[in-house]
Amino acid sequence: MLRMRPAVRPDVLVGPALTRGPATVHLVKDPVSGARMEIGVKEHFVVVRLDGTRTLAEIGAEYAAAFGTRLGPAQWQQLLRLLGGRQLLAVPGRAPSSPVGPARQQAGDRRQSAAERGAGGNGRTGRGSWLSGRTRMVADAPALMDRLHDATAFARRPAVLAPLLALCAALLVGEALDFGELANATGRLFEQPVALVAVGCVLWLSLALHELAHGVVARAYGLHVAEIALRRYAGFMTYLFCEVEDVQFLGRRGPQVAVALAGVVANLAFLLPFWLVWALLPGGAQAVPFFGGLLLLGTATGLANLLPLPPLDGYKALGYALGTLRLATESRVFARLALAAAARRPEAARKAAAYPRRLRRVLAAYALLCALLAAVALAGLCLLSRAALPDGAAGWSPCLPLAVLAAALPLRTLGLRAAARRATRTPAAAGPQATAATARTAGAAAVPVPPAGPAAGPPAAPPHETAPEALMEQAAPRPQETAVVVEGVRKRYGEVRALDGVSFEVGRGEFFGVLGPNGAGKTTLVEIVEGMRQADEGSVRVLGENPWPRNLTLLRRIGVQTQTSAFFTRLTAAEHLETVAALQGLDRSAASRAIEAVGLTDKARSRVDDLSGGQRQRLALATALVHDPELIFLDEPTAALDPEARRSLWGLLRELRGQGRTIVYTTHYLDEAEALCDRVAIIAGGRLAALDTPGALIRSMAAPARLLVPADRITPDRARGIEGVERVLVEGGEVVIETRAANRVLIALSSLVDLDAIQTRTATLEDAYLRLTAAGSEHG
Ligand SMILES: Nc1ncnc2c1ncn2[C@@H]1O[C@H](COP(=O)(O)OP(=O)(O)OP(=O)(O)O)[C@@H](O)[C@H]1O
Repeated sequence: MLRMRPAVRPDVLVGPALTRGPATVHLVKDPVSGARMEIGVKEHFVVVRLDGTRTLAEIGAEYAAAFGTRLGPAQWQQLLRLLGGRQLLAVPGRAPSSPVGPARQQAGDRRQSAAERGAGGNGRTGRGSWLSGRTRMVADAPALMDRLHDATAFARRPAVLAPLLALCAALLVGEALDFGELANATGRLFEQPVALVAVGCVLWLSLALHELAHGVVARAYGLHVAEIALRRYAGFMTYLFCEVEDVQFLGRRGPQVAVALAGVVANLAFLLPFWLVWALLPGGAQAVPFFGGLLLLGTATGLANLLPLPPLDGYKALGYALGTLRLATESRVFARLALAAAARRPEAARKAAAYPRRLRRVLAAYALLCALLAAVALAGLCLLSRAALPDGAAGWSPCLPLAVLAAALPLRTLGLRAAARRATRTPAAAGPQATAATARTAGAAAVPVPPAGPAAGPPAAPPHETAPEALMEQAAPRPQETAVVVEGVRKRYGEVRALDGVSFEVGRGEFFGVLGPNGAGKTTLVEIVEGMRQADEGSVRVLGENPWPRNLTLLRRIGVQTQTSAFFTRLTAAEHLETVAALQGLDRSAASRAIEAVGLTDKARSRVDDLSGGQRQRLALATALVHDPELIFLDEPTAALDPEARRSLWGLLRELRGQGRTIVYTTHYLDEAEALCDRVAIIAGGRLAALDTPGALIRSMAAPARLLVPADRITPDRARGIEGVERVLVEGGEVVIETRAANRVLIALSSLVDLDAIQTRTATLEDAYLRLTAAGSEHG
């Protein structure tokens, strides 16, 4: 294996180092499917060296020199499986989808992929309801951007750009000097409805130019403009936007910041002719309110975009300049940690100390800045309402800010949240069509990567090889965001301590297993996360929301399948699902999509009573999926199924995961957890006994390999005499030899026994589980 020379597809984008929380990460993007993931520094070291010219052994040697640890076959296998599974490896003999580098070729590929996404019915064109959604305005946005880029080449020349920027600065100074008159004109504008509408239309145009300016500057740096579309909110608000891809992959911060700020410069430049007219207008002219209002409101909307708050341009520019990902979220997390640390919570203090010093300052400063801006905004609203209210009613002035806050909540439910959610979903989550498009374009991985089927158990590390640092834990797809955050959750039932301070996080798109013996607290934990029970202590966030008290918005985003799923047994499978869909306000198509997704179409007309156990489990899954949830809780979905039905359900579960959904999976089947889960949490005695990838848990056990030799071929005493053997047992006609030096013992055995008669068993998750739960129970 180590002689292989695999290569990452040359068109795959690998970004520069960014900080996300305390971690340093690199973004990796498949430009064909649009799928993105984050990798750690060590994986980045390896990925950029997988160029088809170096063997794994050579890269491993460089890795050992850089990090002081060696990569074993299991780690290589896991990394290649991850890359192969995501179609990121090149296929020998097949022309790469781009001759690399040239953004143009990549743009061509992406244009095709965007078209495929659109044709597949999963494109973003026209998505959403009449209240909110987006409509594509330009059939070939990249081509239009090429033309705009060429047409505006003169304006990007320093000889033009520098004076233009100077004029924009002069405009700001001039407006500041004229502020009184401009404010007066703006006040009068609000008394003239026709002029006000005219100003609104001109400002709409200015915002459209703002977006196109982002696209043109991005195009100038070789970036791709995926789409120009109209976005609508709340039924009547619309704006044109330009979707620029891959700014984070540019690598240079200057150009990134320039792309982010281009829109504001366009806004100000757009106002320059109006400023000239304003300067020439006689004081009493009728057009004064129009021009004054336009200048003041246009400048205010432009500059408001510079506020460092998501999703404004100022926030993006700040993130690029600092080289951080999700600055707002991470600073909120850090602020919470810092407050908890200040309240002398040692766990929080430990976590806060893991942040590099510079990052701690950045995140704390940003959190303070946000608090300051919120305070200024609220104070501004108070002043505004005080000015608007008659003198006797000044005491009511705090009502306006409170009303704005209250109005923000229904507005969020009116589609803003849905839009944000759609934007943060990975393209893979767009559905099977997107996945199919990826497979069509990229082909299958040619590197002999083991199939993504049930793992046959990781190969035992040769005795001379030190287990490498947790490379593969980092290689597991690092979620872009957390789907579930559980912190210090405790729950008692009378004297029974069901949960005793459990904390963990589940990443978006992760297949997360919850294991533990009977009575360990799994159901209690999962029910608390689902919002069915209240924790006594601790906090839970699910998809950014608090699940307790009953959160209806959240319920629409999660799907729950329980062991004792209730069915309308006298109905057919299709009728059952249609009823469930109707209860959720969905039409029949939702039911047929769900039934198709779980492969029950040919049983759609069978009565639920007549379905087999496996088919019922599929129906239970369909019931949980009918409203297309982002996060699914599955409670032993394969319980009481025969091995064949179990395996077939595994395939379905993998598909669900492949669609980008997050799955929290409770099971007693260890082989299942090992085969399916990205990470598993083992609960014992109400506590988290372990949390890691199945592979890492198994390795951490350092359990011996077991060699099974037929009892008629060797005596136990003879086996005990072999150097490296730790223990010998006799089990069911086999002599079982336990050793951590499997290679040496096998060589010794080969002179005594035909090697074909020997079976080798390496440690499994079950071994790790048994040891951990035994320890956990003792502890509990
Ligand atoms: N409603 C309840 N009232 C009192 N005790 C309860 C209640 N629910 C659970 N328990 C107790 O809390 C502990 C944890 O139970 P829980 O059902 O969460 O465990 P579990 O890991 O899901 O077990 P299993 O694998 O058997 O389903 C057990 O000791 C159980 O007896």
